[in-house]
Amino acid sequence: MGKNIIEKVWDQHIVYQEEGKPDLLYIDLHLVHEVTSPQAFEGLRLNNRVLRRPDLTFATMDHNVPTKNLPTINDPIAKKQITTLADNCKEFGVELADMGHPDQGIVHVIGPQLGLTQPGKTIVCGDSHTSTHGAFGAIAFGIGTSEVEHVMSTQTLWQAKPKTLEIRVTGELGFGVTAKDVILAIIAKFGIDVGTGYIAEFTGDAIHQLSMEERMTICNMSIEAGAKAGLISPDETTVEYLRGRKYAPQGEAFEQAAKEWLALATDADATYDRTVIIDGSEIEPFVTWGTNPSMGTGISKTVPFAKDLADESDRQALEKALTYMDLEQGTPIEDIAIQHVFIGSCTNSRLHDLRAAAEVIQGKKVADGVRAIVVPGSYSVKQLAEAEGLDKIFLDAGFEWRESGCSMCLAMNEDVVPAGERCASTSNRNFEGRQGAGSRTHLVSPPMAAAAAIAGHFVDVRKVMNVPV
Ligand SMILES: CC(C)[C@H](C(=O)O)[C@@H](O)C(=O)O
Ligand code: SF4
Repeated sequence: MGKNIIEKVWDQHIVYQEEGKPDLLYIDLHLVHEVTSPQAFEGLRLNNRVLRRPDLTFATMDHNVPTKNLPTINDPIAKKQITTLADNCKEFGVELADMGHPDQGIVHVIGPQLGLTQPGKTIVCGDSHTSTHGAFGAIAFGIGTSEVEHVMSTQTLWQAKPKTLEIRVTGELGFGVTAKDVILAIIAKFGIDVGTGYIAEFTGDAIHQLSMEERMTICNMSIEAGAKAGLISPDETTVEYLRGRKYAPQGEAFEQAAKEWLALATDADATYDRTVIIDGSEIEPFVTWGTNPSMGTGISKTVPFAKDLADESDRQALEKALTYMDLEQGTPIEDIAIQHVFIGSCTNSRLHDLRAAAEVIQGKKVADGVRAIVVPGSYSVKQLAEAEGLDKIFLDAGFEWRESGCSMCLAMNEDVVPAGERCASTSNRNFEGRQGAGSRTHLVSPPMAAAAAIAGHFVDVRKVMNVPV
């Protein structure tokens, strides 16, 4: 019987295996950022250890970096983390995309962009959204600080083999429906723990029709569905995305690698421990109304009623979330007014996302009373966007055009949503206080965020674009 891609990649990386124990896996790429690495480097120093494979380790600055008035860093904690990473990379010989470096950006944006992320690799980072890299058919997952140190000193990791989950998206997506809507719809339908204990593979026509950037949006949020990692089998789209990238193989070596990558795709007769299916043609643009990513619904709908939920704990969770969000049951989603719009984060800050948002706002103006910012995912995305004039479209509409970083996704820098105010955000988490104490986050796609910026409230982007719904 055939194997699925998860089994293939896992089995290729087992260094040591013993019945009843986790497997020892070889790690092909270790990505590092300034928040979760200081203690690990310190651990190496205290134990007199070397960094085993600096050549398989790559670092960037993202969470704390300011997105305006560079290179001044006002926040002392941010400054400390940033200078510590720079010092550590120097001491241990790690290549670093420092602030101001052309390769700098959010770790999950630059890995793929530089071609470091490749099919069949095991990729780890002290960051939960490492699942993003699974879009290439890599097993990629977030690890804790002690594991970061373990990988630094051994280039391996102990891991219990998870079960395999197929998330199949059938059909074709409608106009104005993006990868973000697909993953929000998946999480709303199957819940935030559907993936717990599993690595998921996203399959189906709707998935393989997506560009690599859109696939990254889906895999990015597989962690929000509870999965350890989320993958998509490589195909020609994957290969073409990687061709010519800085750290991808070049020339004949690339053609050879491409053959190996394509052979990793799930075999036709492979099976999974569990399969869930969603019809992509039925998904509409999504907006979250609550405090976890499963609390979302279509733009044509209302905030749900507790009485419609079967489970008492779900009713309580809904009421608690609505109190925090200051929303009434039954409110039409289109009636929810917003004060902030954030287009950015490792979920939706790539060139494709910025183009999709710019298309909606072209020639229009941000509504009075709305502050809207665009934070490109990397320096390179910013450059490419500027080369095609996207910055001008955003600036003319009244958006702020920023430097790259995590920014308002989690408000570790100065980009904060004030308490009690609402933000239409293209990021991946709407937890209480995520964008600042007391802030209220609604997760949406870039076109939906753009449409909300113009209207001052959520609105079906298809109406804004004059497309029949
Ligand atoms: C700071 C980091 C550890 C964290 C994560 O692991 O995800 C952050 O990136 C986030 O999105 O909350
Ligand atoms: S953009 Fe947000 S989700 Fe992504 S790594 Fe940064 S803080 Fe985490």
